[in-house]
Amino acid sequence: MKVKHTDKNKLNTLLIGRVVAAYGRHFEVETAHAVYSCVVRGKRKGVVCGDLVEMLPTTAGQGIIEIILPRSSLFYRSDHFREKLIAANVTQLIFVLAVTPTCNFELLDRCLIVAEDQGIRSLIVLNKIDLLDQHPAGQAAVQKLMFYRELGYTVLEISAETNAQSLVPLLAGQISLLAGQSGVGKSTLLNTLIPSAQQAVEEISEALDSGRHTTTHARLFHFDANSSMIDSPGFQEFGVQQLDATSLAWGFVEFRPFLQQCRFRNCRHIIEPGCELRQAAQDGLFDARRLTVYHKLVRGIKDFIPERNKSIR
Ligand SMILES: Nc1nc2c(ncn2[C@@H]2O[C@H](COP(=O)(O)OP(=O)(O)OP(=O)(O)O)[C@@H](O)[C@H]2O)c(=O)[nH]1
Ligand SMILES: [Zn+2]
Repeated sequence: MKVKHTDKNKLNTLLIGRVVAAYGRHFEVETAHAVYSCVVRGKRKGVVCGDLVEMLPTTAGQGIIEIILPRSSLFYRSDHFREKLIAANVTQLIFVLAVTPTCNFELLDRCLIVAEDQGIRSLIVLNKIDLLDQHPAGQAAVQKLMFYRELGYTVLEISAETNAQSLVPLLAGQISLLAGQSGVGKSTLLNTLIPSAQQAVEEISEALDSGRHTTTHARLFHFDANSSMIDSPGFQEFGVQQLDATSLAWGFVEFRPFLQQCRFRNCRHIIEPGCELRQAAQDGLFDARRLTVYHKLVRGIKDFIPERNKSIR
């Protein structure tokens, strides 16, 4: 891994930089003039790709991260046991699905909810559209994505290997996070849009001796002076334990007009009488499938109180 070092005479002065790569306990921090290979001071945890940090240069090209600056957003998942931080200060989620492997729409729903909670704009990309004829399930996915278009999300159909140009105008001024299942083509898309990324990824695989073509660590690449993209490892599960019932419901954009209408202000929209959200689903005002997803998520909350034990005031 090449580390440029041109910040002269800066030892003992804190520099502000951005974490462009996070490999376990090692980080690459990019300042205005150089990229430093860094560790974190003490046992402080939680530095993540995209973070703005204050860093103390030590020896040539190396430094210590002292302070994480306040974040505008934090995209992460969590289950009952642990949190997995993915990227900080992201302004746009690019959720990538593909004609193959089969789309997991619940993963999409979960990521959209987390993005909504963090004020991150979401873009949905259906990749490998060139394989549509060979994969009938892909046709169903195209249909299903109409629903998300109607919700107001931008949905693009692309072939990352050959034609990803429709994405270019949407990258302007954004820090975009590529997220989705393994094998959907996130890295391929990144390499098509930012050809220099390929080289960097190969160097990292060599350095880590992973020998695999799958992304194992989040890494930020510059698209142009004002826009960048973060590639992140694929996932098969996406826990949303960090969200309470209110934030979960807010994440389903079509629920919003009904959320303040229920009889009880703290309605969780499960069995409460006078629930306007459930009524709206019954009346066919939105797709009841998403209410089912919401119910599954809210019942999975760690401190969820089963309906029969919860007193409704
Ligand atoms: N036919 C076709 N294949 C594609 C396209 N995009 C990606 N692929 C292939 O799909 C496979 C997976 O692509 P990757 O870019 O590694 O997928 P990823 O989402 O980054 O995977 P992880 O790093 O494991 O998360 C590779 O064999 C690609 O060549 C496409 O547009 N069309
Ligand atoms: Zn309700």
